[in-house]
Amino acid sequence: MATLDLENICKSFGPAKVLHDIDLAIRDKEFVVFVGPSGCGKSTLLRIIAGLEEATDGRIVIEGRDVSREDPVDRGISMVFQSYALYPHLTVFENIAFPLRVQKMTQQDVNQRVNRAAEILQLTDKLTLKPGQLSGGQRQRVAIGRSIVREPKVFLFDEPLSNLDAALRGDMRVELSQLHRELNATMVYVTHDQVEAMTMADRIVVLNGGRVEQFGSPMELYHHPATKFVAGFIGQPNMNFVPGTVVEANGDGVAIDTVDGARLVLPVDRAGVSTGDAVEIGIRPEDVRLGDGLGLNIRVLERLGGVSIAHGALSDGTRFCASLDGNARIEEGVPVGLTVDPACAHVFKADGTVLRRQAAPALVA
Ligand SMILES: Nc1ncnc2c1ncn2[C@@H]1O[C@H](COP(=O)(O)OP(=O)(O)OP(=O)(O)O)[C@@H](O)[C@H]1O
Repeated sequence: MATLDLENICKSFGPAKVLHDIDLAIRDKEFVVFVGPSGCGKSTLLRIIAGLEEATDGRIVIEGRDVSREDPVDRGISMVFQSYALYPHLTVFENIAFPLRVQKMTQQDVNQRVNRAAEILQLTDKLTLKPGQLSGGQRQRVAIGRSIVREPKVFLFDEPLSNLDAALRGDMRVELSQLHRELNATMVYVTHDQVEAMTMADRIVVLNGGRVEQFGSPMELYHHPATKFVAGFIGQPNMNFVPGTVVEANGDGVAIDTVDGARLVLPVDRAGVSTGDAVEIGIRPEDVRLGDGLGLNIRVLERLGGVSIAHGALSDGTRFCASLDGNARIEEGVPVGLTVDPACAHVFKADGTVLRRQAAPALVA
């Protein structure tokens, strides 16, 4: 298996530049997920790796070899599409075997590889069926089987689960993670679903407007988002953003006045802000508890059992969501006070970048 380096990849369609200097070093055996909103360029980037689209500039290097000018079949990659792209008139066996037939592999080798792939994907008893006789999840597994038999250096997946219902998507996420472990392969996976990214990735690339916002492990992105965009994209329910004004910035941290006259003193690096600056405080729904601080008017309460999700607004109208204990005595229409955990709050400057967290949380409000 293989390393995959993207070096300064740029892509324009006519006058429209859709990818800007993408530089990524993907490690051997890594499961990397490209995530971002519709139109951010993730599929285009994957297609450039596959050789289905040509970069306007930059290099694709697989296992140290520049493949930028090579045809897709010569790159040692294999791609699984959202649409499955199965042949309806062929059996499951022949669908999986298809790329091997093209390579004119011997029947014995074909049997061996197809049976092995079917075993891994639990399709052994389905090999004689046609795609029309399979469920959506089984069809997707056939498409993955066709990818496995080629024994590629790098697997590419383009939103492979988006045609499946929610329950099946959950099952397939687990299966794909297991498959990654079993094959010990380098995999690049495109999705717009942050839950897929968080649950499957070793590292996540967050793309925004054709640029890399951040590249890091799921928990790095969750705890240390570099920008407001990443902070808002990763984590569910979404992070809250509350407006504030810097009233003091010193070596101990930054004091911010916010809604309802509440003052938060946060252990973040003061570099880059001055007294009077407008900022936004990023607060995850799970980083508050009932107590003094912000006042939340609860409009909708979702009781999930272990936790209750309270959706509503602060007194200035800022939307806010709190994830509270399932047994908390809270009700729709009844205001509650929320205490923010200062060690977990983030501060974003007007340009959307974060103030770095101090190494050790030093202050409380
Ligand atoms: N063949 C093309 N010609 C012109 N513009 C294109 C072409 N393919 C993609 N684009 C544009 O490039 C940008 C990135 O598209 P891309 O499909 O890579 O986004 P994406 O992040 O995969 O979105 P989605 O999640 O909706 O598939 C979009 O603005 C899109 O309109």
